[in-house]
Amino acid sequence: MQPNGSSPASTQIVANGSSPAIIEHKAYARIGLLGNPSDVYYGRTISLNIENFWASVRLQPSADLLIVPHPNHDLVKFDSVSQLVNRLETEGYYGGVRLLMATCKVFTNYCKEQGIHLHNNNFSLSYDTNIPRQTGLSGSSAIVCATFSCLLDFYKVRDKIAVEIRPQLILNAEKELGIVAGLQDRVAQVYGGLLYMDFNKESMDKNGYGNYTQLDTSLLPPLYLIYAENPSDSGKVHSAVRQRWLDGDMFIISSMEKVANLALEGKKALLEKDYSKLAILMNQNFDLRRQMFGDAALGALNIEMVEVARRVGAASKFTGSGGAVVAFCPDGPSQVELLNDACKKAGLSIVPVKVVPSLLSEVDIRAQSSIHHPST
Ligand SMILES: Nc1ncnc2c1ncn2[C@@H]1O[C@H](COP(=O)(O)OP(=O)(O)O)[C@@H](O)[C@H]1O
Ligand SMILES: O=C(O)[C@H]1O[C@H](OP(=O)(O)O)[C@H](O)[C@@H](O)[C@@H]1O
Ligand SMILES: [Mg+2]
Repeated sequence: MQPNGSSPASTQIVANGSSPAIIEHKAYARIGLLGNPSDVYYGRTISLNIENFWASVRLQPSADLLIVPHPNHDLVKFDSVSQLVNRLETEGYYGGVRLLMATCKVFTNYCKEQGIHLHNNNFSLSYDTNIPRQTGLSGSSAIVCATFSCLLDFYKVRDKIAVEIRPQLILNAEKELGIVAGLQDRVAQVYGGLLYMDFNKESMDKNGYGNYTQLDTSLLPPLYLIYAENPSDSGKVHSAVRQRWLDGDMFIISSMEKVANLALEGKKALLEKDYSKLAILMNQNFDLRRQMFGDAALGALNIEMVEVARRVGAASKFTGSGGAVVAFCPDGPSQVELLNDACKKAGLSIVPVKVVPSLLSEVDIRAQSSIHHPST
């Protein structure tokens, strides 16, 4: 599946004559613009969904319940043992099948707990994705989010599961697999558009979700996405810092607070269209991440991606935990040209960011606050 130039629909439901409907949903890659990874630590972030890349999941009613392995991402047949080893060393052991399975489990258990009736019909689930693999563009949660949407429609329970709590359930599917991750990806992918998120502890403890504000996407200046074939395991990158935070490490705790404040300041900068301020905040965001995680955990290529952009004066930071970088050129088109050249020379891919508008349907909006939200 290749990204196309047109604006892809977020939802597609195909009814095939009198036979049961096939359901398909897309979820888009997300860019953490400011504040990440403080979302993992009761912080704040500003994130957006991008049309450039997406994952899609297809649910087809069937006699047996089938999770279909992806022919490439879940490869189990190889030409040789060296191809197998090379594959494991570059992409790791896992593809998307485990994400689909975990989503089914979390979804079903949640419905059971909440007394939401699910019919007994079976289905086949398959997926595809063009989100560069494990590059901090939330390829993992895009697969989970699209699966979750298919299940909502298959069981016709979209009106029974409030929008605010869906991101937590989507996160729980990854937690189920031992992946350390935060809510920002899932919130961005459920809501679409440009979002300011505040995950303060009080609100998280009381409601099980944060305060999410949709911002006008036209507030954004032109942004660029830089990425490389450089998969890194987000869960692994996060686990050491998470442990230090849990152990009460004051440096991590205070640095995370500083990162969270960047999102707060960034919201003000965006609303005032103060883009020089935005550039400063983006750079500070990466510098704080670098101090907390250390160069070895971030990886030389990831650091070089940020520096390629900075060498031409662009502001830059990771979109997520590493592998892709979001860049902003405060000096305008001539600087963008320099950035394009520098990326080409460094062998890095660069594309202009296309923002996805809000993805909430009328049913979703009605399901926002009309449902009682127990803590998840
Ligand atoms: N493109 C992909 N295709 C299949 N599975 C994927 C893909 N990307 C991520 N995954 C699955 O999600 C897990 C976590 O990925 P993660 O490191 O969070 O990457 P990302 O930054 O893309 O979210 C992986 O170990 C793998 O099981
Ligand atoms: O470190 C980050 O900025 C993010 O890392 C994860 O996202 P990923 O796309 O898998 O790198 C995590 O899920 C997010 O919550 C973090 O903000
Ligand atoms: Mg992920």
